[in-house]
Amino acid sequence: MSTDTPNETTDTDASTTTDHEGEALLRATDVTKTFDGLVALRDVSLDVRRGEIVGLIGPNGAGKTTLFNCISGVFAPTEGTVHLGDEEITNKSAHRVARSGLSRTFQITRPLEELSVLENVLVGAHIHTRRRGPAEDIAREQLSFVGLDERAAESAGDLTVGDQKRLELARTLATEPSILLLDEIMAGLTPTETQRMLDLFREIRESGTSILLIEHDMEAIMSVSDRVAVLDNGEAIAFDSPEAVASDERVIEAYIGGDVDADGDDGATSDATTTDGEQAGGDHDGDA
Ligand SMILES: Nc1ncnc2c1ncn2[C@@H]1O[C@H](COP(=O)(O)OP(=O)(O)OP(=O)(O)O)[C@@H](O)[C@H]1O
Repeated sequence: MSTDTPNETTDTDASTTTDHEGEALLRATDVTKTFDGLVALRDVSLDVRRGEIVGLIGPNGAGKTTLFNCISGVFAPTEGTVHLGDEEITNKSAHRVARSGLSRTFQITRPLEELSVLENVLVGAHIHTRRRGPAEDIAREQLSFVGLDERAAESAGDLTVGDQKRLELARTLATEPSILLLDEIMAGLTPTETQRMLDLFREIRESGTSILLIEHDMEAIMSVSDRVAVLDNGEAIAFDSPEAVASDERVIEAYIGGDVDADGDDGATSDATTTDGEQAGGDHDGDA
């Protein structure tokens, strides 16, 4: 989003350096994605700095999930580039992108119900190590962080929706990412659970990890984001502070009179369906 030019970063290790506020950790440049002639994204640019929370909003069908898919290796962009630190990750497989330090959730959360809570998080921890001991240490640490440590042995299928969302966050954090992409992880949460999730996001930011967040709950996203990016009909129409975005005329128009900063009613219809459907990542470079 053209209103904020990303800093040129020369950092060499995106996965371990977390204390350089102001540097762009993730940078998508002029990303275009077409599906059989339908332009889902057109020349979209976006950056996320180290230790920053960026909210990504827009009406239904604006292209938010498609942008996540292009960044995280589920889809190859038709045009444009994606960098994580100084590594170009355009066209890398989802698995390779995750190993480089970018981890994401999906719009429809599906824990592996036949596995225990701990085993679900181990799936994330095993991305870096095959050894059970170190992986279990990481998994238990993240379960403790999200407040599910006492439920480690329970079947994941027995968790409430709110607990499943925190399990998903723990699984994602167990990959030890430098940046998290969260796709409507607060959908379906009670107000208390939403506040708890926002507090976790703030703690994650404190630790130096960046977050890019798709959310329809305007009050939540405006309260937690350092900057907010707005997509409309596949195009980036604003990228600025929450206050500036909330009063931007193009943004207000995109929401057709919706009140983007008030009470969580964004004027757009939200549904919980996903257009890409699967959690499985694509493998565009065949080297996963
Ligand atoms: N795999 C796909 N094949 C064909 N078209 C797709 C595919 N994925 C997305 N699209 C189309 O791309 C456009 C953007 O969809 P996308 O899901 O990215 O929007 P969104 O902003 O995430 O919407 P929502 O808020 O409803 O989740 C839509 O027109 C959608 O139908």
